[in-house]
Amino acid sequence: MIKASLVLAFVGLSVLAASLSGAVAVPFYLPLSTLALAGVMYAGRLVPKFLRIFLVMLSATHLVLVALILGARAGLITGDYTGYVPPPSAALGATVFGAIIFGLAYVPVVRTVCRITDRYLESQADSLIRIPFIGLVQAREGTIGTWIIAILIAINLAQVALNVRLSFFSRDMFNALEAKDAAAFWYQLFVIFTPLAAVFVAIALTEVLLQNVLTIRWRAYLNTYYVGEWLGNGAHYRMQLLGRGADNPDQRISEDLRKFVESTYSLSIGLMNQAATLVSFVAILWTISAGFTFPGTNVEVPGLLVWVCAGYAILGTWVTHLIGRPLIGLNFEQERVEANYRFSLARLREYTEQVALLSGESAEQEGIARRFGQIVDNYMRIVIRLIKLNTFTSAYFQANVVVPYILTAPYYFVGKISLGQMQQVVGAFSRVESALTYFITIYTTLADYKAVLDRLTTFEGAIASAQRVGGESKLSITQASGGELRLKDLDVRLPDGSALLRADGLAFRPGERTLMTGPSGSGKSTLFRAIAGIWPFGEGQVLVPEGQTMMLLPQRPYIPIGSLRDAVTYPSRSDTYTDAEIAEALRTAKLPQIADRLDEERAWSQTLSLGEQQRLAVARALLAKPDWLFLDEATAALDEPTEAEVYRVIQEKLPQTTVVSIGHRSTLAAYHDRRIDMKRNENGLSTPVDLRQAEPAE
Ligand SMILES: Nc1ncnc2c1ncn2[C@@H]1O[C@H](COP(=O)(O)OP(=O)(O)OP(=O)(O)O)[C@@H](O)[C@H]1O
Repeated sequence: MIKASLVLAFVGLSVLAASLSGAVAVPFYLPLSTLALAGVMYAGRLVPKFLRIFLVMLSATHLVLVALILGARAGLITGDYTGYVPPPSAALGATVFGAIIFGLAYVPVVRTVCRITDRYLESQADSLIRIPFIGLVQAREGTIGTWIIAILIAINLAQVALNVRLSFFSRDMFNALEAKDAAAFWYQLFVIFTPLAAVFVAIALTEVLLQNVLTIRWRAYLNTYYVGEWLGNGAHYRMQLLGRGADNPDQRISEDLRKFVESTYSLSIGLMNQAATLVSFVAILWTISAGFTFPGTNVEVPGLLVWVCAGYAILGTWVTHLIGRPLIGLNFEQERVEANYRFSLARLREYTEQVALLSGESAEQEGIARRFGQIVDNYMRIVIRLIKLNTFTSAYFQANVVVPYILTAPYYFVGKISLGQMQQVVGAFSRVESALTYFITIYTTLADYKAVLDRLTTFEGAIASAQRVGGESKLSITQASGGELRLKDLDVRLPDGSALLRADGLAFRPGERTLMTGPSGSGKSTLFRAIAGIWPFGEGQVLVPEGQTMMLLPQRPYIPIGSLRDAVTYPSRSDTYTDAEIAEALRTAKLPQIADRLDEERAWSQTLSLGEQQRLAVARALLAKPDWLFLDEATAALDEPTEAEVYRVIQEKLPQTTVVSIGHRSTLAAYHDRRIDMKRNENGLSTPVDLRQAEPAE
């Protein structure tokens, strides 16, 4: 209600200003326009910030136009600019633009764009920007982005204004040629054209610079935001567990965000530029075609050239839409199959040894060929569609060159218009036509853009549902005093809801070394995941000792890309420990041969054997000194004497650490004080049975 009345107030004020400005009430016009601008700024708070910038800038342009008109009336601006947007049209134009922008705020796609964009524009993060002649300035990142967009809008509107002025230059120059007036010709060329061209070049350069600064800052911000959301609260892991929503998150973060930023910028400012061009040049076409009669008749049609141009452009746009529509779905599919293909290649690179050992090359080749086949199939569908589309658009664009001449020649030959006016019509016709057919030229970009938006939206949805699953999980991790780790009424389930294991009252005491055994698939690793707080499916409580640190070593350790130092200290920063400490930890973990190669960067996960990787993980634990250490078959790849040695050093170097291990080997029992065995009933439900005292497994 409030919104609607504000919009109405804005429209009313502008229309009032428009009607008054048409009359002689000049003194009222500026205050009224200023009031309208204030209304817009206030009402603009109701639309997303991204749209608000356009609203304010367009209203400000409206004021500038009014000032120009008033300047002309006061005799400060001279020359025959009949057809230049007169005050009523300027005010009405601003009103229409304002109404369109308010309307846009309710279009679902625009809302999605604004939601993502406003994250950047509303950012409160402190940032620095270097401004020429001023130096480094500190401001909020959102404020910096807002100002750059506002300046870019101003630059684009200034370019439209310059184009309008240049169309009058073209008219005057051709008229001088027709009249063989050399002085007027040179005057137009040097006094009018040269300074305008210089300004044009200067603002075009500024635009390129600002546009690039904006897109990289905007992308950097969104990149940090999305990576944060994806990694936050373990959403990345849960998304994979849930198995729905977003395939290829890497593509969405690296490519889709880049495309989103670039396309949002070019489409929004491009659209505004074309709309402003349309309004300005329609006014020129309308004025020139005054008194034109419908060909073959004496019937005068006001603004005949405008209607012909609009009909021509609408026909072109409509046919393009009919032919090009399927490209939206096809482009979406292309991105998906390309990403799948890239992922399968990256995965092969990761598992190259396993593939070589299994002689899986031909199976891999088949898989790769099949995935590439999907790329080719879809690509061919896109090509066929594009050929159809291009056949039409090329013919259409060729016709554009001659159509305005065909339309105006009869009027020129009967002396209704001068050569200069004919030339101006040709220019104006092509600008109006290209503005109207903007949709044609950006059709494929729009299709691609919609696909990018859809992918970002489903990615956000998948992150949100992963966060929700975590937030709503009935499996809670609670800090408790007493030093013990206890499981209370714990029901662990699989993602599909089926029961996996039940544990109640089981406690792990500090200082006690526990071994968990049990059949494969009985849920030992999943119980560890639940204790670590990353498994959301199930209910019950895990009471963890207050303020104590935990570390879990899986069977296959994760080794990040980078130096050996980074690999050993992960997930801590590599400068957390001295080189001497890191080297000592590696030697203690029975990896003396690599202890002096800390700076070496290589694919360590592919260079080190699994047993060596497991010892590297032990070195990590020796450095981190956790209060609780969970070893999930973390020494399974070691020979028995090395395994024994590893357990000995853990006990010696980490005497305060409570160790809980999972393992199948009977020899492990010797390094533990207690054994818990997972028993599985006939329904597949497992229960940990406390055997109190560790005994060699049979
Ligand atoms: N993300 C998942 N989605 C569906 N099922 C899963 C998932 N992770 C584990 N499971 C299932 O849960 C069961 C228990 O797996 P878990 O890895 O905990 O067993 P485990 O006792 O550690 O086995 P092993 O001794 O072979 O390592 C298995 O049947 C496994 O298939």
